Amino acid sequence: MTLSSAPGKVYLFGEHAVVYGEPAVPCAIERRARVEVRQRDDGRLRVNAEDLSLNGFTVEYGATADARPDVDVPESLVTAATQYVDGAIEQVREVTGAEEAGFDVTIESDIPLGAGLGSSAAVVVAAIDAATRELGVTLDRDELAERAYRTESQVQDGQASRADTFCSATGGAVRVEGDDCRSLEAPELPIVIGFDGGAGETGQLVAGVRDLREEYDFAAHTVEAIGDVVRNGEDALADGDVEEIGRLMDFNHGLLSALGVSSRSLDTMVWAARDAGAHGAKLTGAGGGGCIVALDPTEETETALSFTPGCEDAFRAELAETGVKRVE
Ligand SMILES: Nc1ncnc2c1ncn2[C@@H]1O[C@H](COP(=O)(O)OP(=O)(O)OP(=O)(O)O)[C@@H](O)[C@H]1O
Ligand SMILES: C[C@@](O)(CCO)CC(=O)[O-]
Ligand SMILES: [Mg+2]
Repeated sequence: MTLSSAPGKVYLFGEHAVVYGEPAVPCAIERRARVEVRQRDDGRLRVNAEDLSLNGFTVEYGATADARPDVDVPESLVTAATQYVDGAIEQVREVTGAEEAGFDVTIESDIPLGAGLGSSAAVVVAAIDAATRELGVTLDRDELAERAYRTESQVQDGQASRADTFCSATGGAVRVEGDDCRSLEAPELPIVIGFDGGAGETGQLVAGVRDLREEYDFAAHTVEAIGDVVRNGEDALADGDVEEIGRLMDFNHGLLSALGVSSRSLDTMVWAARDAGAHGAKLTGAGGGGCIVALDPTEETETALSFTPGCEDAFRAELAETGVKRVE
């Protein structure tokens, strides 16, 4: 049995635009997905994912290669739920050359699904790391991040960045621009997260921005403007200027909103944070619903969010210094 964990993340700046080659700065947070893998003799895959539910059913599927969860929901939902883990195992078989390898996979995660905190990347990074090690192969961080990226890219129809997967594999704050991925020195940031209890599907939201960008020049310019905000944000991070970081986060949220990836509850939480005196607030990740990230060293934002209708949970997040952790 082999166990690995990997952290989720928030975006300080740059989600969506990073898919089109602009820079982005995500930051790993201490909320993890843990994936336990045991090799099977029969070449089959069985997945137990307690936190993943379809119509209220816990998802457990396998053990034949083509067996899908036994729940009465549309096939597209089943695919959406299972494709990241399936894709990760495909990468494991390819990179190890063990095409016939079978696994029991058990996933436990404290990252809400589809909420912008990078649950998919954390699950994929931890699954690839655990399953390769179970076969006696240890990938270095870059190879692990690359394989995880390929999984996300496949699921998102070829439209994915390396940001989530590199951040989850490496930990800390990172900067990603195309295939240039590096760690960043970031000041300690007072990160507060608000969660509306909902979710958005990354693949669909990315496709929406792609269509807008193709249809309107101003949408393409909006994507470029996000890149400019990120470059300014990097300077503010280097200076440790939290107020300026916050102001740029506000601007970044406005541009994401223009691209159609915010929602009423995300906007409500962003405004609640600003009204409470946060340095800045924005949605994080793909959007559509899920989480916002705000900066506030005081308790005010967390308290205000916890009383905001539509906010289901408000909590502080610590930077995760370590990316993937090899537990056993
Ligand atoms: N605990 C889990 N068990 C099994 N699969 C999971 C788990 N957490 C996430 N996933 C997979 O990841 C998908 C959600 O990924 P998606 O990219 O849409 O959201 P996210 O990664 O949480 O947010 P974002 O990409 O915006 O940061 C789920 O539908 C499921 O396929
Ligand atoms: C929306 C997006 O930029 C981040 C999702 O967490 C997609 C990606 O980078 O692949
Ligand atoms: Mg994701």
